[in-house]
Amino acid sequence: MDDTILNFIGGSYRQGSERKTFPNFNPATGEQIGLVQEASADDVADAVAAAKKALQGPWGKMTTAERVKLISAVATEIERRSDDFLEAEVADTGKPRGVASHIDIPRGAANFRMFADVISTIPGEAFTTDTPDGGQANNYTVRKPKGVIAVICPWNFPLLLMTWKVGPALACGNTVVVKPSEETPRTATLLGEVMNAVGMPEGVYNVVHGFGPNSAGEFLTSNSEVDAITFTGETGTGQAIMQKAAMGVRDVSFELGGKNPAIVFADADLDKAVEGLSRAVFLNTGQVCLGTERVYVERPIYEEFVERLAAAGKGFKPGVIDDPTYLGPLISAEHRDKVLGYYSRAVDEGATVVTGGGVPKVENAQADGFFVEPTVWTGLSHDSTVMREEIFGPCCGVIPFDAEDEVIALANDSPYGLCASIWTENMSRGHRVAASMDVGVCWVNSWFLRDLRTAFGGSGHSGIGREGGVHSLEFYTELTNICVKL
Ligand SMILES: NC(=O)C1=CN([C@@H]2O[C@H](COP(=O)(O)OP(=O)(O)OC[C@H]3O[C@@H](n4cnc5c(N)ncnc54)[C@H](O)[C@@H]3O)[C@@H](O)[C@H]2O)C=CC1
Ligand SMILES: O=C(O)/C=C/C=C(\O)C(=O)O
Repeated sequence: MDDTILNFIGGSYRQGSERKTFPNFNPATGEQIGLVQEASADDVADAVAAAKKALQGPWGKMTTAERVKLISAVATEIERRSDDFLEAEVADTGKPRGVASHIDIPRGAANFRMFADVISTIPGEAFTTDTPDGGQANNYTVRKPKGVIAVICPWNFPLLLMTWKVGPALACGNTVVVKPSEETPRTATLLGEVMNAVGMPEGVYNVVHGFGPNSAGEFLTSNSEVDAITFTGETGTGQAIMQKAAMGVRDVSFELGGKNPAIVFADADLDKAVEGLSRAVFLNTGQVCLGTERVYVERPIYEEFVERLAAAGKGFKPGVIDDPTYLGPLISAEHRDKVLGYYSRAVDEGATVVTGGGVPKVENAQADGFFVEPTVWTGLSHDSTVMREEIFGPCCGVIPFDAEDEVIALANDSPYGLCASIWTENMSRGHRVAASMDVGVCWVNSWFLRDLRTAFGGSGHSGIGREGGVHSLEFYTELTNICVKL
């Protein structure tokens, strides 16, 4: 793998104009594996200018069918080069290959393919209107791209979350400037090769590397030629970006943090609930915005559930071996410090550590990786910090409950509103409780089961807007209503 990670601007790979670099680490070994060329303010301005110019060039003049052909070719090319994407994603994130090969990379391709389908089949809206003079008018809407979209991404599912935004943005005829997380620059950069290989016009897809404040992230959101900003990441960052978006009254789409609850009723199929929640708590080492960190279990099955979830947690071994019983590292030493801070705080707040709570022993090339133990707590109060703040690690607190109304109130008592899961064999209860959750997405007897056509996003501190299927079009297009007096 090339050690130097470059910006991709106007169809060409470029160093940063100030020749500043920052290191890229493999979280599984703690080793530095590359240097990233940081984009300067001028580089970011160039990328935005290239994106703007592309809107006036061949891209802006293409028919939907021509754009769809190119976007579908991007999906096919990602699939053809899936090994390269896999290597790049695994190097940046340290996640086991099995996770990246089943989730991150296929979703990277699917995100382009699905939005190519959506844009090909979306119907228009039309109304015939009676007019005051006894005549009629016909109203119909046309969709237009918003323009240059800034796409700011996190590190937990780098290709998946970036393409989830780039796919619909391009399908709607926009151009993009992507700012990947400083922790995971590789797959966004590699996608530039794919764009060139399929013949995407230059400037349609651009990538600038760097950090947030006073770096590429802020340069991008402050650039007045950017027409809208889409972001996935931490709630506080969303607030900072929103302030920049206010300049020029630009639209935002935010998918932010969560402190997602699961509710397990006594009539749940316990095998399914334990299997589902062991994924919801531990998958991707808990670095999933949809992950479960609060589990409410009805009292008659509480003890058994805790024992079985803890056994599932204990069953994971630290490492990146391609075997589902292995759990990868956290993304960075800094993030590990944050998670371990919550591990100690849980004890200070009165938790019983049923399993985990520390750093595992790893005796191989990954001895310096950023691993933590999968952790299950009981005894925490619903109001404790650990049960209220997003940790983003492989851990959860389990709390017993006695009544449906009580647990609905507990689950909804959070400033976040991203997702929830309900586990019960009583389907009328499943529907009822799911509908009472103040969240964007609620699963019943499953978790992270995704149909890309559905609305996806969160309420409250978890985000603004919904993306997915036709819902993405609300953000990535402007509607013009045309009224023709007959
Ligand atoms: N999907 C999610 O909900 C995610 C949540 N997180 C949470 O966020 C915490 C911090 O992780 P970070 O990667 O530091 O998240 P972050 O929200 O700070 O960073 C995400 C992206 O935003 C950029 N960014 C940061 N500040 C910015 C600014 N002022 N203007 C423009 N761009 C900016 C970053 O460079 C990165 O590309 C994690 O510990 C975790 O709790 C992190 C990743 C994903
Ligand atoms: O399936 C999706 O579109 C998104 C999944 C995961 C996240 O959004 C996340 O962890 O940030």
